[in-house]
Amino acid sequence: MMVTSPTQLSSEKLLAVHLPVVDLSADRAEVSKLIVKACEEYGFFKVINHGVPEDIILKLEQEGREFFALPESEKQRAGPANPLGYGCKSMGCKGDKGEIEYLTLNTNPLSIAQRSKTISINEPSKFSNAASGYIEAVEGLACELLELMAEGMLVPDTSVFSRLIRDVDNDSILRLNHYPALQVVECKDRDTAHAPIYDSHKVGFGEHSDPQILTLLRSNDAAGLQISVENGVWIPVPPDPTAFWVNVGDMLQAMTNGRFVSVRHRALTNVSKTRMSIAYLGAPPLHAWISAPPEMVTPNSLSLYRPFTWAEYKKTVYSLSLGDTRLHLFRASTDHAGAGVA
Ligand SMILES: C=C1C[C@]23C[C@@]1(O)CC[C@H]2[C@@]12CC[C@H](O)[C@@](C)(C(=O)O1)[C@H]2[C@@H]3C(=O)O
Ligand SMILES: O=C(O)CCC(=O)C(=O)O
Ligand SMILES: [Fe+2]
Repeated sequence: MMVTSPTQLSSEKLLAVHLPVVDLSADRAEVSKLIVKACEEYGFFKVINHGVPEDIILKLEQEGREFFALPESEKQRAGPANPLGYGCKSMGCKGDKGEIEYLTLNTNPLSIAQRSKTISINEPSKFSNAASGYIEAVEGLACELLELMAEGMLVPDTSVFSRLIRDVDNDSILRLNHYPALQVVECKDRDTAHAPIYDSHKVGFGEHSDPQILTLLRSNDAAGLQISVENGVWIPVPPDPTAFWVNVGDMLQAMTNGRFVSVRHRALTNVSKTRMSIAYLGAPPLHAWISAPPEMVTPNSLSLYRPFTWAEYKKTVYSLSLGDTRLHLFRASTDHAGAGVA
């Protein structure tokens, strides 16, 4: 059903959809089937009863709130984002802009401890402990979800995906995103000969897919996240601070030989509420090879992608704009497709 709603940019279509919800306390076999279905259909689902303690979440949320409330000059001590560190209104190196400020951190404990000194001058260990506690908990949840996915797809080696992010050399990222509350703005680039047209929301984080394996996203009680399953049609994601939203990333699309879809998403600003999201983006070690396990490649579904390393993919990601698609650049040639099939 098509609907119009205030969480919309002028001229765009919104679709009201009941997005999949996975209750992790339910029967394991049922849960794994539900997760696989959600990843095939949307590349996106919500997890409830996830087991991440509330105090761990609230501690990092509080640290994030305190950091973003600092004067700009103090926040700049943790910047510029290169790509790690503090960034404001622009990201990447292709001129992408948005109504956002953010803090991007590598999840390695040493890296967190070092960065924390620039984030909190007076109490770096408070920030560092909050971030490390959060990372440990969400990494555990991400591994559990990846194992359930393997089980649901009947892949015998159930840690085939999870061991990449459990590896001590993983390249995972923790990212805090902060979106200001913004009032209604007149849409200047539209024909306003008859009546002014207003956008009630502005783009905070523009449309993109996450390059990594799996993203676990949590936000405060402010709307803004949207996913797209069809070009130009957006599905608003209702906020739920007690849950995690899970995004399939490009690497999981590649490792499932295209069975799961890497979800395109974006975040808009909210009219009345400041929004803060915390994204854990689980990634493999830089030199890990990305390829689908043999069970995902059959005579009926030949290898879609050539083998490549995460380092190679990441380099491509950073050479492109936020909204660019990248996986098609790693497609197997027609001769190569099917290599490895008995
Ligand atoms: C414009 C860019 C920012 C980004 C790197 C990129 O060149 C394209 C992908 C962007 C993205 C989106 C998901 C994550 O938030 C992120 C950290 C990532 O791995 O890819 C960001 C990058 C970034 O802001 O550094
Ligand atoms: O803030 C959000 O809801 C989206 C954040 C996001 O897409 C990201 O950090 O990659
Ligand atoms: Fe994202």
